[in-house]
Amino acid sequence: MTARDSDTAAEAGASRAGRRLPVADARQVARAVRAALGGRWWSLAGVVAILTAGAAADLIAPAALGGLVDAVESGETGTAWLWTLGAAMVGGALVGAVLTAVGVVTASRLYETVIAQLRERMVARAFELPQGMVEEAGSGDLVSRATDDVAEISQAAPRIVPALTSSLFTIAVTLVGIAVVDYRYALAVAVIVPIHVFAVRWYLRNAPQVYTAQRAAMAERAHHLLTSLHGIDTVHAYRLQDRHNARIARASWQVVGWELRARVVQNRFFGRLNVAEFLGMTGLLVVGYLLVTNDLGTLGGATTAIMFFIRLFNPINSLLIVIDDMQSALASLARIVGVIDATPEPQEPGHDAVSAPGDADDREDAADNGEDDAVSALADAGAPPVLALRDVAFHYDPDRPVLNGVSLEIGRTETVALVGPSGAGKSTVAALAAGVHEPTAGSVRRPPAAEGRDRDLVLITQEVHVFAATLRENLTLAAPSADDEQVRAALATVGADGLLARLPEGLDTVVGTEGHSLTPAEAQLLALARMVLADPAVAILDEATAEAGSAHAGTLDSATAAALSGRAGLVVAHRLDQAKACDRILVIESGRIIEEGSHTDLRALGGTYAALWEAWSRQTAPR
Ligand SMILES: Nc1ncnc2c1ncn2[C@@H]1O[C@H](COP(=O)(O)OP(=O)(O)OP(=O)(O)O)[C@@H](O)[C@H]1O
Repeated sequence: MTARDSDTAAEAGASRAGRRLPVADARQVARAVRAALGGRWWSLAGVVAILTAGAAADLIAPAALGGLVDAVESGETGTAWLWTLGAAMVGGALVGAVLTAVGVVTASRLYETVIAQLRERMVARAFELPQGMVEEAGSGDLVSRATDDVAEISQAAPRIVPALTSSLFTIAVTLVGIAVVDYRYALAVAVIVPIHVFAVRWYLRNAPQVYTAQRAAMAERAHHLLTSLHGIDTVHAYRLQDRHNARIARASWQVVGWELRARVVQNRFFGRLNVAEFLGMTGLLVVGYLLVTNDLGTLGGATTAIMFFIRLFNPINSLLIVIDDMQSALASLARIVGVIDATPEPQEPGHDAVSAPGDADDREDAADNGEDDAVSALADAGAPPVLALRDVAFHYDPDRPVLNGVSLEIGRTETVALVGPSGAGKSTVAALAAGVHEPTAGSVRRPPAAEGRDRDLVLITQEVHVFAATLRENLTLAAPSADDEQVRAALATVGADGLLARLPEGLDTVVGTEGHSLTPAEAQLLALARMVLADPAVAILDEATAEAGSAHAGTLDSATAAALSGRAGLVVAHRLDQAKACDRILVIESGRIIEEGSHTDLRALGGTYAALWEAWSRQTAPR
């Protein structure tokens, strides 16, 4: 794909409605949380017990205050009783504070562990999902779930658990306490119940959609940011900064808009709660006044009832506030569990894999025996192909078919080149062969699973990533059990032993962004050496050595030939001398294979390939 195409594709990806990764339903969320809690039910019960005891201790102070008022008013109580009541108030407050603190810390530890487990499971699952599914959703969607959504839950969980446990208990005990002082106080307070019920129902009707839309807007913003950063060179090269800035700004304003809507919903909710508090307190004061002036109750009783009611504000509010947190956290949790439970769309029957004939040792033997390419190709004759596409059709956009009726077969030691004009569909064929996408019609047969990979196949594209790690780690990530000798041998195979000698600490040199930076050609040699270590049955190179510059073309071509030796190779050739080196060449135009044969045959044919070759030879001839 050219730089412009990659930008166009990025734009298409950014603008299309794109199927996002799934969002779990309530049952899936409950199941995932139960699984993440594992055997920690006892810890959870301990947290609830500690917080409940803390809430009970907190009720001592207001009850003692009422007693104090009555004692002072009667004027007959000794100072010893007053001291006892004072000590009870202080003791109750201290015990309540300590128990609540212990409960909150224990709860936080428990919930952080559960959240960490969910995040780990989500990331692990994301690596297993088909690349095409993640690409279609946009990597921003996944990143936003692993960051924004996890942060949302982490922030909400420590508030939700104490509120749900201690607040519920405090509310229940306090209401009983008010009724014990005088049932008429309880009746006055009961006025708040319908208002709260109405407020919560209104909130639950309005808040979830706003939070879900807010999270989706955040994911869209992350997607645009990542797309622009990922293609920053292209953005600069084509002066697309303004367009990308505008797109990011639009996505950011969407987030701002949804944030504001969320705040409006919250404020209206809390406004309703304040009305309930106002009406409850007014009722209590009126009832208290009537009871005390008519000698039906004491001033201390009224004080206790009012203190109890004031004490209800916090637990009621924290319970209702956590409904807000819970809505928000549940929206995030549903997005995380959505990835954990995500299943790729079922493959059509034709997409099954077939066993690759021969194993890695056979391939090594073939290479060691020095069989030249032509002989290898002949040896493949009659053997089943290791990679086969039959009548494959594919589209990114249903209105624009990209491939139609593409069939190709590759023998186990054969290299096949794909050539054709820009936009013909070469990279798409490579992506289908590698399993990045599945065809919309036809079938693809790939080699079956190999150690550490779900298919015995490796795809290398232009975008070679050098991880910020040692050279050894960069290579052994493809073959974790490889020792230093094998790593050095792989580097030597692709002619990168010179690179190794130049690095100050050899295999221990840190390369990538935080260490010794590699040139594009060196990065591509690294990718080829990594593939040699992985030793797949099929190697697919999508213009893997196209961008390293013509000065390195010869080195990279020899490295490619060595890396492909003894295995099946599908090479999307940017330079036609890469195609010439392959056993067979397929010419693709407008999504169809129009010519097929060796370099010599196709030149003799005098068709499209011959014309491409003439044009390319003229262009590259020394002047
Ligand atoms: N992710 C995508 N979304 C939408 N359209 C795409 C996407 N990738 C490629 N296309 C379109 O599909 C068609 C074939 O693209 P493809 O990259 O396979 O061609 P190519 O032959 O490899 O081109 P090039 O040599 O320029 O890389 C082009 O029209 C391209 O714009």
